[in-house]
Amino acid sequence: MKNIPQGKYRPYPKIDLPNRKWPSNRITKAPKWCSVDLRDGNQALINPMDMNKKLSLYALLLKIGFKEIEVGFPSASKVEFDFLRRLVDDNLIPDDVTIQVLVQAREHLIAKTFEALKGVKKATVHLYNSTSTAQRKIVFQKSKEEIIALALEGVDLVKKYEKNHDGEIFLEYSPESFTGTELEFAAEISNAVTARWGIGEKRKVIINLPATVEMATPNVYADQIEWMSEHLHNRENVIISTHTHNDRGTSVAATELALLAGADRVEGTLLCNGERTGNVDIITLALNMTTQGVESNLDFSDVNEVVDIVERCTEIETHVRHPYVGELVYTAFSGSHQDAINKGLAYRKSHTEVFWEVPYLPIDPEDVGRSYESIIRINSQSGKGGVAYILEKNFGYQLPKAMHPEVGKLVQEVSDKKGQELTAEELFEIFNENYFRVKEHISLVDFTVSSVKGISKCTLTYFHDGIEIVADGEGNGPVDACKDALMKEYKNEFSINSYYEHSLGNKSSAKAIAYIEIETEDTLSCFGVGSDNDIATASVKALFCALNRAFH
Ligand SMILES: CC(=O)SCCNC(=O)CCNC(=O)[C@H](O)C(C)(C)COP(=O)(O)OP(=O)(O)OC[C@H]1O[C@@H](n2cnc3c(N)ncnc32)[C@H](O)[C@@H]1OP(=O)(O)O
Ligand SMILES: CC(C)C(=O)C(=O)O
Ligand SMILES: [Mg+2]
Repeated sequence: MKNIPQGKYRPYPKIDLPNRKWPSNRITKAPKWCSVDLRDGNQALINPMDMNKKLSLYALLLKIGFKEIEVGFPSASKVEFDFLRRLVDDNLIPDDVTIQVLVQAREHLIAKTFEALKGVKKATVHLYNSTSTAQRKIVFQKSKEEIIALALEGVDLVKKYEKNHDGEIFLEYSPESFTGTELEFAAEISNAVTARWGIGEKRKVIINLPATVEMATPNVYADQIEWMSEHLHNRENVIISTHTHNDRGTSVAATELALLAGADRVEGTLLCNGERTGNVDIITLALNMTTQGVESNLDFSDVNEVVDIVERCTEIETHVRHPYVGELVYTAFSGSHQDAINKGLAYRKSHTEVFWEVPYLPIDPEDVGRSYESIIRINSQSGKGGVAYILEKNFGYQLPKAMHPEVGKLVQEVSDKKGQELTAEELFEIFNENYFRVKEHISLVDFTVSSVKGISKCTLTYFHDGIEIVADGEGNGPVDACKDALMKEYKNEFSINSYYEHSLGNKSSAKAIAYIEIETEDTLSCFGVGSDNDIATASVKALFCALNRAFH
């Protein structure tokens, strides 16, 4: 690449593990799962979750079957503290579930953490400090000995507060930024921590080895896990946990290879939410196991519900091609795929084989609450992507992406009422009704525009609540000039957010279609659509349409 100086980046060092065993292993059982949605996921959100969102996500995690849930960093903020208290006070922690809390090795934070934990029967206190070469040098400016001393100070503090806690406390220790740490040092500090804690059969310790930043290919992470597994003292009482982030896009692979390499436990989130590119997606990991005939111990039989709740809580949309759950992953567009899948499904119907063997479908969609769709079909479960697809494929309207949610919602309202599938024609009717037959308080009579030296001047004739108005305006294009003409009427009550146009139909009779997005005090975004032989008039019609829709 241009302008990147030599030496700015360098290869990740090789791991010396000549007799590595993991490449020949297989995943034959599920790991212990721990959801960190409410902590790592939450800390990475633009709008961190409020109490209601946290409660709804927590209920979902229980329903899925998580037995370990990191509920937050209770010493960090009031909302995190209050959430844990709410779980305790409302008796929302089932006996077979262990609540986990994250904390740094600092006394006031540990004290506050134990205050939040009062009344919790089983809790994992997750203590972390950064151990990487970069953090030691740049952030902490501490020697290896001082970094170990910090970790041990944390352990001592947890032990001190554990004494007065009425309930069972488990220790999890993370040499944070493990993938940037020398393996010898990661093992040394982890061994020092487990020894200081007093590890034993009845006092097992979770050593979490995070790919805080994913820095190398997944086989390297597997090597690191196998190496650590061989160098951790009291290995039989250590639960090796993974916690991968997805910086290189291979967190799923890294976690799976780490399981081959001996990891016992996996931390991750639903749908990959988390810092930067996210934490590893537990849905993908679990369903990958399902497709290999391995019981995952997590219930993803209704992925639509999972996606719905996670999207509402995180305010993050799921990619349409997200493994197993994306809107389009059970849809075949191409004829040959449709043909092979249809034949595969027909074969299954006429045979009694249990083994799932349908071309192009790695999992039976019904096992995750979905169905195979050979073409996009529109019903109340359909998303905006499907609606936009039908409008384009069947009628030629290429809706701008920002308009998809608005139109999706209009369609959803009708399909929810109808309770069954909508035909393409019905969908088009909804579109026409809302954009081409909108009730008008303002209607266009005439629009003329001329352009001199890049300045557009227009004369606009229109009816507003039955009164004819003629107004002049100018701007840097027809839409801008028209907006200027309307401003005398609308003051500063709206602004134009976006504009998009395309032609529709074949050359001789092609029409121009324009889409305009306006913003008013009441609506962040409202679209209008206009169609005309002339592009400038189509744009003005789109603007009038948006005004009629926004100020109805
Ligand atoms: C990879 C991860 O996801 S780690 C988890 C990260 N999550 C979060 O940080 C979310 C919640 N955190 C917070 O709200 C805040 O950081 C708090 C409340 C925990 C602490 O707040 P503050 O003390 O005000 O600020 P801040 O976090 O910047 O403190 C930095 C100090 O803590 C020290 N520190 C950082 N991590 C640790 C640690 N694990 N153990 C001990 N000390 C630590 C730093 O060295 C620094 O010390 P200095 O002040 O002497 O330079
Ligand atoms: C706190 C630690 C485990 C973390 O989130 C990370 O390293 O990514
Ligand atoms: Mg993390």
